[in-house]
Amino acid sequence: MPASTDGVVLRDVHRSFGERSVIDGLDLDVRPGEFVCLLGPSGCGKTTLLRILAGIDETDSGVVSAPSPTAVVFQEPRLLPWRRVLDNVLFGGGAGADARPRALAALTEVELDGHADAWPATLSGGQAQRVALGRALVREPRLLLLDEPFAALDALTRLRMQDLVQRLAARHRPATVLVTHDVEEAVLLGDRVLVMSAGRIEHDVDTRHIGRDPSSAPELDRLRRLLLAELGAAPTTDFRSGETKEAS
Ligand SMILES: Nc1ncnc2c1ncn2[C@@H]1O[C@H](COP(=O)(O)OP(=O)(O)OP(=O)(O)O)[C@@H](O)[C@H]1O
Repeated sequence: MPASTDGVVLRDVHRSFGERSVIDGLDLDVRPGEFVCLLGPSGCGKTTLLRILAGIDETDSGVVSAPSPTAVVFQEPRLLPWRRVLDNVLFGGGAGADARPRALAALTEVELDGHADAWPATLSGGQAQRVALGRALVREPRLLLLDEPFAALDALTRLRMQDLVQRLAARHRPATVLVTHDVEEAVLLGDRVLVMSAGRIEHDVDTRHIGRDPSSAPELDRLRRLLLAELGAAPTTDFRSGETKEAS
């Protein structure tokens, strides 16, 4: 895969497993510094797309150009249990005289000062996921791939992690692709929300103007309905009135 000096460019990408076409003529652009969220029904090819972007899966045809270095954070932290926290972060950053200070700085960034010598088994789920984020950041990625990184966390930890990822992405400005099943999370974190279906991007919605403040509620609600309907989630709930009705 050619390393792009710009952002991500995918053109007419195809990938099949046996008879099953999973990525089917997919086009995608992600500019440097842009944060896109990828939604789609289970099995539509989101993880396969991320694996292609990470260079760990191949395509059958099409153009794939992505910046490097790339870092991936998965749903589960995937830490090495026999290595302390700092060593797990060092594992992401490679060697070099400045590896240790950079790993310590990454731990500070993910708000884990004082945990450098801890064992992974002693961490909470949220802390472990922050170590995984630190291990990704220490690579100074120009492409950050996040595959449902908050899915296993409780609601409060999830909000804190969303906030942290948003701040870190704004500071480091990698091109970021976040896979999620949570429409609200996608709308609030993404500059754009992409809805994937049957191996292609079917919708590409600019959500930069939508924030967490109350004035955004109607627009957020409208988008939530549109996206849920696209995801085949029916009936949908009217979040303001609490009414339930069929999705059109
Ligand atoms: N290595 C593989 N060999 C065979 N089939 C595969 C392989 N990887 C993925 N698939 C199939 O490709 C399809 C898409 O999988 P993928 O994991 O990309 O979907 P997804 O959109 O990420 O789903 P989910 O939201 O459930 O995680 C599935 O039917 C899956 O079984």
